[in-house]
Amino acid sequence: MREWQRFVQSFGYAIAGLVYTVKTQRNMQIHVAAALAVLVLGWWLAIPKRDVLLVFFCIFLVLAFETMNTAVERCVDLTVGDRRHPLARIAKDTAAGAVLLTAILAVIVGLSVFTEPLWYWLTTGQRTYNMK
Ligand SMILES: Nc1ncnc2c1ncn2[C@@H]1O[C@H](COP(=O)(O)OP(=O)(O)OP(=O)(O)O)[C@@H](O)[C@H]1O
Repeated sequence: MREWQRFVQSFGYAIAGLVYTVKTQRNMQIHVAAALAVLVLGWWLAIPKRDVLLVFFCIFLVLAFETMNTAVERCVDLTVGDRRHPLARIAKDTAAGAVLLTAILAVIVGLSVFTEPLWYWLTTGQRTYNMK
């Protein structure tokens, strides 16, 4: 197989991993729905470009960590099967903790980006709020 074909194939594997995560993980479905809602709100409120980039950064960070969390869960399941083990619990809980940290960051960024434009829209009825 040629180098470029291997490269394209590796993209296919990566997409399959993402599809698996979205299909099987309820939290991932919630993250995706929240991300779409936030992007629509950002477009509707015409938030500045640098804030859009910040929002995109947080969205991709959370989705990436959730995907990695799924990988950890599956590795643990593969290793211990149906057995309960304190290390399995720690591995899953710490991976979930990492996702939680990124979600907290996303909420902080979301609040700092959206509070003023939303308040402006609620108090003036106009959506063209733009920070310097
Ligand atoms: N093999 C295990 N040994 C000990 N504790 C476990 C084990 N598997 C899971 N746990 C504990 O139960 C929690 C929930 O795990 P569970 O397997 O139900 O769901 P999950 O792995 O988070 O996700 P999924 O439902 O996608 O498999 C984990 O965060 C961990 O605290």
